[in-house]
Amino acid sequence: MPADFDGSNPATRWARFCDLLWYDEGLGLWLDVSRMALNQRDIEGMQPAFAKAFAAMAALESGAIANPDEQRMVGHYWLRTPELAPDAETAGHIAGEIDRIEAFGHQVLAGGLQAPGGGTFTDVLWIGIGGSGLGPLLVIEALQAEGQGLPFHFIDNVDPQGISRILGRLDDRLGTTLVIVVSKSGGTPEPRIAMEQVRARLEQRGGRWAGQAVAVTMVGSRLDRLAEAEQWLARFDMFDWVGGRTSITSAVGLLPAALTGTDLRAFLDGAAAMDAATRAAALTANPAALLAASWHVAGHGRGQRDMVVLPYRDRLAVFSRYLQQLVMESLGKKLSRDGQVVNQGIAVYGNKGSTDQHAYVQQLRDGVDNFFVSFIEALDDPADIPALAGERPGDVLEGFLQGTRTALMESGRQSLTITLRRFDARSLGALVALFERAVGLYAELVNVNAYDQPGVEAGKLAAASILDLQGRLEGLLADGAPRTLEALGQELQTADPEPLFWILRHLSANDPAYRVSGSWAEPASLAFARV
Ligand SMILES: O=P(O)(O)OC[C@H]1O[C@H](O)[C@H](O)[C@@H](O)[C@@H]1O
Repeated sequence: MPADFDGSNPATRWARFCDLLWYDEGLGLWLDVSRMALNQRDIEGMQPAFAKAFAAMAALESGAIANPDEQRMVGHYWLRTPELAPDAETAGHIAGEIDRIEAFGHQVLAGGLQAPGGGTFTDVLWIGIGGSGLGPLLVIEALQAEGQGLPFHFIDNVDPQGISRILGRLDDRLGTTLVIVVSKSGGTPEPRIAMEQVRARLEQRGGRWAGQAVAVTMVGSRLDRLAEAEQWLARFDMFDWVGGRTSITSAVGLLPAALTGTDLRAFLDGAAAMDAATRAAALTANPAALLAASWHVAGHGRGQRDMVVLPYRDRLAVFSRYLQQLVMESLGKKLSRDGQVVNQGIAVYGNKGSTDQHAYVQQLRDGVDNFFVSFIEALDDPADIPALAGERPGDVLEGFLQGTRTALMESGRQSLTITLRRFDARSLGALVALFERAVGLYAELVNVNAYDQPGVEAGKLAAASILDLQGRLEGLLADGAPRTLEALGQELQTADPEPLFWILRHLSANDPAYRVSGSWAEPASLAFARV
């Protein structure tokens, strides 16, 4: 039985550390939650809730409609253990897609599949947002060996400056760039618009779109139909029952691995091994349950402490962004599954250690106590970075991690630590699967649907109505007559002049045909005309 959380006594601390430490030899992974406020009383008190959560997870894995709002099954666990899928056809389809992805990667890298104008592909341009962008970015940043496979470039936004920068960088290599357009729904505006920009530029530079374009999307989506009609180079399936934020073990994460010569089977194997470990139906034997329970206690079940992710490995700097979507889009919900207003969630931020120790860790140690730190470290230091003048960078990094962990404890701040024996494709798969399961279990504890995202729709709808308003506004101003915002509002029958101000400020910054009189500091004084 672990002693209660109390940093002041080394003997108690050590006993607690030994009692709570989770380790799996096959995974090469330790989890230490001894410096979280998880006490024996909590562990006992949570048993019934966890028994229900484990049962819910088992039902989810066997194909229950775990996402009732969208009437969908939730099957990311099947992606790394296809035989778990509810029927043989689905299992065969998953396994077949993995084989196809692997073969496609080999063909592109070996030059069997060439750019339409001849020659091997030189680059990959990946267009996708949210889960269709973050997982691939993590795979590339974390796993691509220097100089191995194709260089990757990402467009994960509709920012014209961002698009311009990437197109400028590729420029005369656009004809030999493999463009991968990724959207589960196949209708998200940002990647669709970015794709059209890329396509236009690529064709200007003599490229042939269909011979260079690949789609990753649901069968039958708008994107899928386009790719099929135009006979794009390849299409890969994004299954209906996989959400964007848990799609990294689908083509979304496997294709980047295949195109960089990364061992995608090891990645899947690590995730599958962690899935097996996190099926243990006992709280202290299950690392995902230990995580979920620690988060719950730290934030009083209401997300009152933020998760600060501090990986002590540069290659994992993007992991906090990845977790941001996984955790916040899954848990950040207004309503419980019973329709009660709960406003749940856990805020996630972070970058990497020890770098952040020279930035915001000051506040973590001395400022507002509204967080817990998740340290992540890997033990394998590369052999080509030796000790110089008695200083070995790997030892210094480890020392800084321990130092920060101790300094936090001394001021009563909570932290947990995940230690990987090795940092590789297998351990990244395990790490991702660990957090996926912890999020699923936590959602059961706080009774929210982790697999929908109704809040995202509100912003999308509002954006669509702004673009509609802009269209009508431009139509009105086409007659050349100057109008105040109030007059425009009346003619457009909108009671709110503020969106008109925002639209016209942007339009007039980009189109010299817009003439503005009055003072920008006094919006009501402004009049606009298109001459
Ligand atoms: O892959 P897509 O369908 O284009 O979706 C991309 C992303 O945008 C949506 O708005 C969702 O909130 C995300 O969960 C999703 O990953």
